[in-house]
Amino acid sequence: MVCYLAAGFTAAMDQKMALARPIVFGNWKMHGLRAEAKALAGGLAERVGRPSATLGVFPPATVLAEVAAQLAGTGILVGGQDCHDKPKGAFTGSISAPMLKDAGAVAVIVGHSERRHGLGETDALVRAKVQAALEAGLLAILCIGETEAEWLEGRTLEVLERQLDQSWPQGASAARVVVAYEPVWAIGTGRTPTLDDIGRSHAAIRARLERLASDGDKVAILYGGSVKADNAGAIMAVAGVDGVLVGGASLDPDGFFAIYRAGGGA
Ligand SMILES: O=C[C@H](O)COP(=O)(O)O
Repeated sequence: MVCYLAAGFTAAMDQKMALARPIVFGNWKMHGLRAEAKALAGGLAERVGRPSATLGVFPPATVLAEVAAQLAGTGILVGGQDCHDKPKGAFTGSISAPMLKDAGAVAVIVGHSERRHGLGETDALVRAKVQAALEAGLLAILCIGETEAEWLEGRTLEVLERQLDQSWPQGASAARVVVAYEPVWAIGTGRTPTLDDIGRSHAAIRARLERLASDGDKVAILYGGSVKADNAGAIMAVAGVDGVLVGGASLDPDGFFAIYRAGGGA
C-alpha cells in the first residue's frame, strides 16, 4: 500500500507512483462553515487513524487552508473543488490552481457537472483547467458523465468518449489525473446505474484513456453519484472501479468512514 502525505504527494506524483486503491474522495460542495468543517475533518481523522489507501476531502475554498492545516500529517489529502484556467489575473471571485496549492491543496476537482451544466463550462474550458491544475503541481480529478436525457437515449458511452476526447489534455499522465465518472442523473438523487452499467461505462472510459494517454491503462477511474455506505462496497467491487467520489454522504464522518471501509480501506 502506498500512503500519500500532503507534503510528499507532489513528489510521489512526479515519481509516477500509483495512487493506493481504493481511492475515496469526499466533495463537500457548498457545505461547511468553519466550525462545521473543523468538526467534520476532526471526526474523520479520529476514525481513520492512518489511511491504508487514498482518502481525501474537498472542502469549500473558504475553509481549505484551515482543513489542510488540521489534517496535515494524517495522510488524508485535501483538495479544491474547482480552479480558474489562468494562474492569476483580473478575474473577480475566481480562485487559481496556484492559490489552492498555496492554501494546502494537493488536488482539485475540475469539470464537475454542477459546473458544466449549472454554470455552462465547456469541455474546452475543462481541459484548460486540468492543464492549469497540472502546471500548479496539483492532481486533477476530471469529472465526466451523461445527463438523464443522454442516458435514456442510450448515448452514455458516446458522451463519455466525447468528453474525454475534448477535456483530456494531450500529454497528461496517469500519475497526475484521475477520472471521475458521475452520471448527472445519479448525483444527489439516490439513484445509481446498475453495477453492470457502471462496469460497462468504466470499461469504455478505460479503452478511451488507453487511446489518449501512453499510460492510460493506469489512470484511476472513480465512480460518483449517490454513493452511500450501503452501496459503496458493491460499487467498488465492480471491475474497473478504482474508488468513489462522494458528495452528500461525505458530510457525515461515520457514513464517509463506512464507505472508505466498504472499499477495503483501513
Ligand atoms: O462530487 C460528488 C458527486 O457529485 C456525488 O454527489 P452525491 O454523492 O451527493 O450524489
